[in-house]
Amino acid sequence: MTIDSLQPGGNASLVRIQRLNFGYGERLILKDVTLEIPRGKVTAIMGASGGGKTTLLRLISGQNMPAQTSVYFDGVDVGAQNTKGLYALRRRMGMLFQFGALFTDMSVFENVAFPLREHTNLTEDLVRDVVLMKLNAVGLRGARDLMPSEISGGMARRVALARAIALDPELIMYDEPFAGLDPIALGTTARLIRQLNDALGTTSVLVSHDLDETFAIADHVVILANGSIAEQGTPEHIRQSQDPLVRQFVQGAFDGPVKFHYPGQSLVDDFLGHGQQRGVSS
Ligand SMILES: Nc1ncnc2c1ncn2[C@@H]1O[C@H](COP(=O)(O)OP(=O)(O)OP(=O)(O)O)[C@@H](O)[C@H]1O
Repeated sequence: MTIDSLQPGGNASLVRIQRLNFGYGERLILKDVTLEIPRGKVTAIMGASGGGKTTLLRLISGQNMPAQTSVYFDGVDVGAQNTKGLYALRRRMGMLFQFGALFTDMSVFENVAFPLREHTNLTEDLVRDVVLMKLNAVGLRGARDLMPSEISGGMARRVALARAIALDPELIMYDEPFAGLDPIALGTTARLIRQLNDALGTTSVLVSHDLDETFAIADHVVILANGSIAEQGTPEHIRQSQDPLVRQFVQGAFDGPVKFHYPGQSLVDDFLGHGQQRGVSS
């Protein structure tokens, strides 16, 4: 880590998370997390359900605020921003959250135009040009006049992608962008995320459970487990990790350091003890 990434425009990392602790109420979700999101790369955040991946994205965008100074975007302390500062920061980020829902009463064109109309004063001609450029980037320029009900789930995801890049964000965050897609649409969306990252020169952060597709497009993979980083590195590094937690995750094993059963009473207490109380033998 160099001091460079703390300066706006510094070129090491776009996002720097330093000794972050965050919880909801008394419950600590992220524990002492230190992480760098390298500029221009695709970083995947993976790990078991409920591990805090979405929470981490929300901390980067300032939707969740950390108690201490611990999250920096381009050298700017996210937690120290007032509403105006946060608004300015978020203007630099594109977000595609789970299922990337479109506005159902607006056409494909209007969905992509929405952030431009909300956040800029572009003339109608310029809005049109930008929308068509973004739709072209996701292969859907021809679908501009369709309504969300007239397009497939995979196409809807691509429209949501076009909307997420409408304002030319420096950082694009994708929360489970492949959820609910068939294998072909999933592969298309994954390739598109990679292509857009490289063509637009942005930085991408991707939360996903789809190991193969994600490993195929990510430069850097972070495995979150039990609120901490269990491992991080290239997809190859993660695949070769000997850490039991990471191995369980990569192999999709049913049980391991991450338990299948939610902690609770033992089987004996729940069944045998209960049975004995009712006078059931064996
Ligand atoms: N607003 C909230 N208030 C209270 N608890 C929350 C809130 N949001 C999330 N949590 C809890 O925090 C934990 C982490 O949630 P989070 O959504 O960040 O996990 P995740 O790793 O993204 O999970 P998944 O892979 O299932 O989407 C979960 O136990 C969840 O129940």
